[in-house]
Amino acid sequence: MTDPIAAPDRGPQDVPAFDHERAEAAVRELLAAIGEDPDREGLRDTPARVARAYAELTAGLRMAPEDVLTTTFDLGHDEMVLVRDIELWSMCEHHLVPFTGVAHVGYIPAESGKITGLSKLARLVDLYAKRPQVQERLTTQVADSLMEILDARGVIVVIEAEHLCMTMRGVRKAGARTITSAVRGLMLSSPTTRAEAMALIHSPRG
Ligand SMILES: Nc1nc2c(ncn2[C@@H]2O[C@H](COP(=O)(O)OP(=O)(O)OP(=O)(O)O)[C@@H](O)[C@H]2O)c(=O)[nH]1
Ligand SMILES: [Zn+2]
Repeated sequence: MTDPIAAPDRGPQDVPAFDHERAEAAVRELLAAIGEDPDREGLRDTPARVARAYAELTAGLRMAPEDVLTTTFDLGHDEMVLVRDIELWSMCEHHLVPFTGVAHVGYIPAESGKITGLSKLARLVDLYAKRPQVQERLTTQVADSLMEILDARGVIVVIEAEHLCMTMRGVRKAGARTITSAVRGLMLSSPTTRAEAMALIHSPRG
């Protein structure tokens, strides 16, 4: 059995173009299955709308991290960079309902000072969030692509999220937050560096 957490990171070359026609037909079918009339006035445009929404919500399937993680070399900064509280919206692959929260992403650049723009860290989170996901894989993918593409000496990614599949249905535990982390390189081998990152993540807001 394949391990769903370690699902291969399919690149955009492995993913066919979004099939609007097929998505619309599927939504029409789903509406019929729940006992609705897909032809009634209020629902007539819904399949097309949902198809467009899903194209947007899964756009990360058709993007590669190299597309967003462009690098710049000229700052000569080789110490920790951390962006915290990056807003996150993703979709749980088990129920196709959202999970939402924040990501904290930090890295220690390569000695060459190979760094990326701050917004690119948020774009990277978005890229992996806009796929059917589990929180663990999302966390891992963000960490691993930073290590690889930036040759970072260390990376920490912490994601705190609320899963609507646990809130609006099923076990119904509003407010329960799931926290996942992925720690790589120096952040793993040096407890002092990791403690510094965690202190920055948890320092008072505002
Ligand atoms: N590990 C992990 N589990 C998740 C994530 N998102 C949703 N789940 C869980 O996936 C599980 C799916 O369990 P199943 O028993 O197959 O499905 P279900 O009958 O709908 O489960 P309930 O939600 O307990 O009603 C549930 O326990 C969800 O809470 C995630 O990001 N990571
Ligand atoms: Zn779910």
